[in-house]
Amino acid sequence: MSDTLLSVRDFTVVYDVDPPVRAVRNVSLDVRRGEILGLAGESGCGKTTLAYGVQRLLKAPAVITSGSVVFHDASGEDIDVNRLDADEMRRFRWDKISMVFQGAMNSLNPVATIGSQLEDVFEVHRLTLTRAQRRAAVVELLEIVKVGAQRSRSYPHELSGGMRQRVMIAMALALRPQLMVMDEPTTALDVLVQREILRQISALRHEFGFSVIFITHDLPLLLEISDRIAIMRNGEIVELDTAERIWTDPQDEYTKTLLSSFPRLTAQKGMVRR
Ligand SMILES: Nc1ncnc2c1ncn2[C@@H]1O[C@H](COP(=O)(O)OP(=O)(O)OP(=O)(O)O)[C@@H](O)[C@H]1O
Repeated sequence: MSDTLLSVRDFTVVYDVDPPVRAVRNVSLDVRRGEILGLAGESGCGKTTLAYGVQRLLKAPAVITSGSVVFHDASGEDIDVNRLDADEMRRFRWDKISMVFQGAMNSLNPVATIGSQLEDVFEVHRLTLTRAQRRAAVVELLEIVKVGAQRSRSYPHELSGGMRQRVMIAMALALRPQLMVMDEPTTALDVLVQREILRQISALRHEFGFSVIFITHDLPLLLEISDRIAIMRNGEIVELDTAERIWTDPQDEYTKTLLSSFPRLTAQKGMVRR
């Protein structure tokens, strides 16, 4: 099995407005199997456009003007994402890649229990499962993300923000994808809850072997959780290296500027273990 899970080559996205915005410019990168790849950079540098673009989640006026995205499936098959039709793409998105959005916890249905919402994922995507098997899978998921199976009958408003975000992570984990894309998944939460969830994401990827693309403008946080970090500026990746080297020996001037803009980096290293 190849070490690389996702290969992105020469990927360019333009927002076709007047004047056009070249949000992602000729980006090439590999996501390795089992790694947490951090995507850092100031607001507007193109992080979200890149992460959505590789999954074909962008809508007009966004246009992908160049590039290829190949997913090296665990089965050994190489999937050229550009060639998938709409149906295949939908399946691919749930089965192979899943997504946790910023503020995703607010997108839960307020009038359905979290158990039934998790069950829905299996009902739609795992047609062969019986009802009992779906329920068992939901119980297992709620335990895995440490919400607890007893919460299955709770409604979203009965849970804290952190708990609801864990439910969203459970949902993203449900079909055991090989890649999880997390766009500022913990930004809306207080720091302790954020740390606890990050620690858990890191533990889960060791347990299940999925890779993570983790997007945030919070570089100190990325230094703690990521194996490697890509620094984006103006639609381009200006540096991509291990978290260790980005911190101790940054090569690009912009990376250095970015690092120096976070005073807490001079303080003690945080609590998240990679
Ligand atoms: N629908 C759109 N129409 C025109 N320009 C857009 C659109 N969406 C994003 N952009 C522009 O594309 C560039 C990249 O935006 P993007 O949201 O990908 O950056 P980001 O790094 O994810 O920022 P943030 O951290 O604020 O989410 C920005 O200049 C933004 O203004």
